[in-house]
Amino acid sequence: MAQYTRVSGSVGLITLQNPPVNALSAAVRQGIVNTVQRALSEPEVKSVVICGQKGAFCGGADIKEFGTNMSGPPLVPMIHAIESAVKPVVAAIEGVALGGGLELALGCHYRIAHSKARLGLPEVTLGLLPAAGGTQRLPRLIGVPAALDLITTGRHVTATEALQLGIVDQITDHNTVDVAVKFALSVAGQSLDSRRISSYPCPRHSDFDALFEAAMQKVHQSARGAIAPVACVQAVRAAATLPYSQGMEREKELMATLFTSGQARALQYCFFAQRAVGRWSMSSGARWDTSKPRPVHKAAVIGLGTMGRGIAVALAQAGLSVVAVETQEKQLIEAKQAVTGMLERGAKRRGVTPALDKITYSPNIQNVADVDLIIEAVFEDMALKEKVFKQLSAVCKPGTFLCTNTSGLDINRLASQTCNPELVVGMHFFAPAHVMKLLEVVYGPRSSPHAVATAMHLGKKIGKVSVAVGNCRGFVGNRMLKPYLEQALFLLEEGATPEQVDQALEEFGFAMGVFRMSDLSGLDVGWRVRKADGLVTSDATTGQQARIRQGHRYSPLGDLLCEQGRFGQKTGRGWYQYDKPGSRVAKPDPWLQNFLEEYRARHGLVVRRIDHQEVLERCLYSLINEGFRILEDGIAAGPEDIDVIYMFGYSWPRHRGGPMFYASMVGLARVLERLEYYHQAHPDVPSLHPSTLLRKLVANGSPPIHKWREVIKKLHSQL
Ligand SMILES: CC(C)(COP(=O)(O)OP(=O)(O)OC[C@H]1O[C@@H](n2cnc3c(N)ncnc32)[C@H](O)[C@@H]1OP(=O)(O)O)[C@@H](O)C(=O)NCCC(=O)NCCSC(=O)CC(=O)CCCCCCCCCCCCC(=O)O
Ligand SMILES: NC(=O)C1=CN([C@@H]2O[C@H](COP(=O)(O)OP(=O)(O)OC[C@H]3O[C@@H](n4cnc5c(N)ncnc54)[C@H](O)[C@@H]3O)[C@@H](O)[C@H]2O)C=CC1
Repeated sequence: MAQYTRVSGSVGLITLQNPPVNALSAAVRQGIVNTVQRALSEPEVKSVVICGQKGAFCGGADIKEFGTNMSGPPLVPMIHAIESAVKPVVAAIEGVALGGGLELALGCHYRIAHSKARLGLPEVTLGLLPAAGGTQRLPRLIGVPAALDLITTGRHVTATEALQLGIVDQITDHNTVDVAVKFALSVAGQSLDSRRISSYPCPRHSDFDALFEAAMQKVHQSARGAIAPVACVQAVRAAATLPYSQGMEREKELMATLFTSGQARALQYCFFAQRAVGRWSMSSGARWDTSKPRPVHKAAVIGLGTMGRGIAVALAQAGLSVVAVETQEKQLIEAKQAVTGMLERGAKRRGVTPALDKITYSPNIQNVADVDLIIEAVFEDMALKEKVFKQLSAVCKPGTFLCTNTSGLDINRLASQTCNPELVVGMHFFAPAHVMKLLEVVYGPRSSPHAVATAMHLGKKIGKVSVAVGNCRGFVGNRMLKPYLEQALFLLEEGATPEQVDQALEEFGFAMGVFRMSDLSGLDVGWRVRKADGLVTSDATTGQQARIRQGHRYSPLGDLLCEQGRFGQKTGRGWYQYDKPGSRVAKPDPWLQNFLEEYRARHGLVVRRIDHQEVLERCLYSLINEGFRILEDGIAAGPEDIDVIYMFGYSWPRHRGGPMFYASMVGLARVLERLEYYHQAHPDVPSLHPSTLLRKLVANGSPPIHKWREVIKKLHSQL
């Protein structure tokens, strides 16, 4: 709703009231319509101020209403009525003015923002476009290039940038509403002819065709199949080339195609899933709202390789004191240089002072005695990690949380090396650790809720999207990745090429296909793990037996490449060839083609034609099937946890909503049917064997994703 009061005698003050962000629900829209009418009809009122309750102007349309019948007055005529008013209307912007909130402000005649406010049109991130005149008014106000940038990226701008761009007229450090009221008094009675943005001509540009072509190319490249950014460019083009009223028609038309699209549903699901993972629970029943985090002021990182460096940077940038320990002298020197560079570059980008003095470097593990929390990031070697945890437990002050960045080793085994296993959790970062948003917080059977709460809280503090998951081999992300990688190799054995598999996955929306991604991460990483698991044999047998391990189908292709020293980009050769080691441009390699042909001939494999559909179904459905097993095992509390992990840690295309959401969109019965089909064709591949939960869900009529938890609960109670 919206509250109406009269202030300073002649100013009508309209306050939007819908906590926490004063989203434009039906009740708020109705409230605005009523209060604006009232302010305009009261003769004593000479000007109007619109503000939001509790320090937030407006977070835009109420996203929870999308997909419902959306009753209440529509935004476009409501904003039009404000703009057409004969009394000046001033927007007093505190906190946020986003989406429909900013569009409302653009309909006002003046905009005054607090210096800490953030403004933006983030609709594109929800699969939409700013359809309440935003695509038509913003270019008229700030010009086409700047409007294209804001509308196609959805980025928020600070009040200072908004002032520079011309979005707001004034910024203040004082009480914004008081300043706006004073301002409203000062402009009462003045002509508003020059204040109605819809009447502005769109500023000309020397070459609109080239500008829009470049914008379109940019969104096609970065959007990877997302339709909203493309529609945003089309709508801004309409603003630049058509009269306002026709531009509004075009905006409406484009929005109509987006509003009911699967992509918009996926992105809106993603918005709520990202927030839902903060309300974590453990399989023991402990929860986010009953478990208190402990304060962490000083932390340590053990091992300053690829991951340890990024973790130290992330911690220091968030203001924590960090002790960085590395036993290899040369590594320690190199790490210090690298970390310093990372901090300096980050600080330059953010316009702040680099937090160099936050980190002390040491070759000695004894120096971590007084820290509150430790993150171990030494080699992925259980014996080494066990030794380190034993040492840490002996050295640390009581109550220090001991965390590991292992990619998938048993947290419980590490905890058992310490005197206080309840203080041990996994904090699994993703490379590069100071950039990637995801953090898997892994609890073992003995991890305390305080330890999980502390790791989750620290994750938030350092800007990560943290997801609490249970302890199993590979946790959630890497456990699901295994069948995906495996299928890709099987497809090569059966006749596909790396280029073909990657192309199918990139067209689906991944930034990189599985083989390009493996080349980037380094093929030796997985090879080392497979060796430790006893999967890599030097046995030169051929035929089917050579491709069976522990009773299941296995492809040694990755091992064979590593034996040739082909570790990916770092060696200049992997699934692709590169101009030189470290180069990023992947080119098809005729050597690999011959190698695959020889391999197939040696093992009696008959090549067949494999289409994109098969690539996608086998790679993605096997990964999804493992996701269902993870839910079945209680390792992830709900499908949102898995989806957030995949979107933020593995670049799953967001407009597809994460693997579990994607499965729900494809239809669970269809996923089950295809898995059954492929399992029949490949009975020795367990990851293609449909999981019990998937079968149960289909038997229960394929409920929508928000109902899966009920089925999972029932399944758990039957076990
Ligand atoms: C605002 C934030 C920056 C705040 O962040 P933070 O403080 O970190 O808090 P959060 O945890 O994120 O949020 C707290 C809490 O609030 C909930 N929430 C936040 N924003 C919204 C919102 N806009 N709606 C609903 N709920 C919101 C959030 O979920 C949290 O609650 P919890 O989930 O319970 O924990 C940050 O929250 C943020 O960024 N918010 C989103 C801002 C945003 O994206 N706004 C844009 C919304 S879209 C929009 O505004 C578009 C429009 O206005 C146009 C609308 C037109 C619609 C009608 C079109 C009809 C089209 C015709 C189709 C015809 C079809 C046919 O013909 O049939
Ligand atoms: N590289 C990646 O992409 C990811 C790795 N991880 C995990 O992070 C951990 C570290 O991986 P990377 O950084 O890639 O390894 P890395 O090989 O780059 O670095 C490991 C570092 O630990 C140091 N080290 C070894 N023993 C030590 C000890 N006792 N005390 C102090 N330092 C010691 C080594 O000298 C080396 O500098 C592993 O458990 C790995 O599985 C997790 C996510 C992603």
